Amino acid sequence: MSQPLSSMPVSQLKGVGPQLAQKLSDYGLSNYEDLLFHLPLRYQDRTRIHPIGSLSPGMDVVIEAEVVLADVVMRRRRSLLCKVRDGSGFMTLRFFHFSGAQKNQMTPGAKLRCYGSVRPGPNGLEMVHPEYQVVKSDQTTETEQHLTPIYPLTEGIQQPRMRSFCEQALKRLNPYSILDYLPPELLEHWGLPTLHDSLRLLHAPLPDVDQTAIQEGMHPSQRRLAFEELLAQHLSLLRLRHKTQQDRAQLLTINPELQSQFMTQLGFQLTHAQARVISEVAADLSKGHPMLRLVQGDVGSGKTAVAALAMLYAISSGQQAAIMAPTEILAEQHYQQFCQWFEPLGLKVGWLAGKVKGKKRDKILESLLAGDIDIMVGTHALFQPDVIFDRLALVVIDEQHRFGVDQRMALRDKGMVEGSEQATLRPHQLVMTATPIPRTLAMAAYADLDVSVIDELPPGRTPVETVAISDQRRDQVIERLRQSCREGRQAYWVCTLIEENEEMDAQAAQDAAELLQNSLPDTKVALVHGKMKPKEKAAVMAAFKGGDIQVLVATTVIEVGVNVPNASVMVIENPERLGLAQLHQLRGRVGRGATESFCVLLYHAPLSRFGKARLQVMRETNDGFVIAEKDLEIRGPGEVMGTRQTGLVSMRVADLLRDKDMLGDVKQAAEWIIRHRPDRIELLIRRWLGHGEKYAEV
Ligand SMILES: Nc1ncnc2c1ncn2[C@@H]1O[C@H](COP(=O)(O)OP(=O)(O)OP(=O)(O)O)[C@@H](O)[C@H]1O
Repeated sequence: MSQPLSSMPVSQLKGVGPQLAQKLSDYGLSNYEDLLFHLPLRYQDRTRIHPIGSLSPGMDVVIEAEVVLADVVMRRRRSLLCKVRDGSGFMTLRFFHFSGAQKNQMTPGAKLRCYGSVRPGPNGLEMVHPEYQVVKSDQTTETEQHLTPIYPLTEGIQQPRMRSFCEQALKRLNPYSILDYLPPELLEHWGLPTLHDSLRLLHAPLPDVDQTAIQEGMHPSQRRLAFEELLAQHLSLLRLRHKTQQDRAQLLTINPELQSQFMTQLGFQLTHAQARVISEVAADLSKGHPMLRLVQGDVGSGKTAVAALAMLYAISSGQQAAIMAPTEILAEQHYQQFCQWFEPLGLKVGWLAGKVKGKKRDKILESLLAGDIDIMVGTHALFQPDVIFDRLALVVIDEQHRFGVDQRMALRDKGMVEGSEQATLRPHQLVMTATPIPRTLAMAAYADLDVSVIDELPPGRTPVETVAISDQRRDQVIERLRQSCREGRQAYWVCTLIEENEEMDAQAAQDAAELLQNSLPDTKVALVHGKMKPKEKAAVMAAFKGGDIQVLVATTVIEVGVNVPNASVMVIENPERLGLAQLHQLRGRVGRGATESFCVLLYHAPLSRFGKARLQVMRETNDGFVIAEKDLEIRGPGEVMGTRQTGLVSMRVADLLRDKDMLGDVKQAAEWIIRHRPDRIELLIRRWLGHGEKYAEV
């Protein structure tokens, strides 16, 4: 018998010391099995070498060429330029970060095998930061035998390393080292390949594989894993639902006087959609079982006010409520908003995040336990076991997808004083998500969980006017930005993620900020990116919110939920790299006040057919539900998946829109498992949903 891969820690991998093992495990990769479930985002074909003379911009290829000349130049940026040739032509390799050793490798006559994207440069075609290796003259030059997988990465681990780890894990894969939890009857009935075959194929597909299917996530091996994941999710939701129906919860009603005071504080009328959702929530809260309701609302549809009103039901009934956000920036934003709404009503709002420590933390925990705090706002720090409520009756979870199943359970069991009457009751849960998916799909995907939709925007919003402009016209865009700032507007300038290289992301954002500050000397430009400390990020966000910063250059960290109504211009660089859902989320950061807003999609030409179609959709509609429908229709090969992070749990392989045709089968398979193989339920749930997502302390 082989050793189960789940019992082989990543510290056993070649080239992994304790520090790296910790990093991997923080990323959710603790053992060999985790690595094998860490599936490639897409694939590159490095199985053959292309002559330079046959290349054109936009191609991802392998070349093998000889160094003609390598030199460090100082123009806008210090770079290493290396001119290479093969029998068919010349091209340039460009490096912005490089070591002395690297420069020394590139002596004239040295032979390099490079892999990268071809793009036009000032002196003909070039590759920027290609992956490369020096080929010794006596070495026989074999190309790759299979397609090269490109894995999702975390900070500090580069692609070749991740590939080597997955390769090492793959070597240990056999039908006994990872058990297939789908019983053979089920595989046969639905015509699914085995787990073992699927994993092997997906980590090392041969060049004759159906490349279109595999790039689109539609290969039978991918479908099998998506099926298993959706099944695990379905089973977990059924179990959760079953548990909540057996549990008892506090009956909650609202105090009309408190309600009218609150509405005065709010300063606006609820939209019809908000009012409808509140009445759905109210009905749940009056039932004696814990509510488990998902509220989907388009960006800017006013989910916060709905959450606040739901909390008022708890408070009116003499209970406590909590709201949990996935990031400190968001939690802090909610805290400020809730203080503004609730404190004038004589209610106490508390705040807890990872950065709150020592005496301050002790004091908050004391007041919470004593019942002095009515509303608790925080990040996942609220999950810690010593955070004990006196009488918690409602938990609102914002952007739930970042919380894993373990956290959900921790929340359900959230400590209340033991032995009290309260300890037998479970809190109600309201889950809010800003990633809209069509209602019918939501019902199927969420195991008939209760879903409410806020499908209306507050009045007075002018739709964001969206234009797509080539980055060759960057100067004009900057000029327009200057005018906007003069008119007192604030703007976001978003640098999109280059998924394989976080260093380069931060660098690109820094460069953009410098360039903008130089071009707009009278304007205050600031920068926020994922590599900054939470405290620094919070300070920049606060200054932007307070109007001290006019242009905020950001990586996509600002994506979820930031509310700065005065910001009315957004420029998104390289929008063609993002999925529609993400673009929609980003754009939703503007158009939140009464002023007319603009979004400039500053694309890098030439656009692919899919890229063009996507930007067209963004220009045509501001409706998140329409965008969600379109998302799948125009997805190209290897596109970022739009709904992996939707709703109740984050998914590793499945994509609700892409895989929606499987949902009916999944439901049936779940029933079959429950009836015939209940022993597999827990195993499947653990395998797919066991880890909490890593919390992004953005
Ligand atoms: N009924 C309403 N009338 C007028 N303004 C409203 C109404 N409801 C909410 N707002 C305002 O609209 C803005 C957006 O609301 P909120 O931040 O709750 O959006 P959201 O649904 O959380 O969106 P996102 O997911 O994009 O953060 C806020 O400034 C809020 O005060």
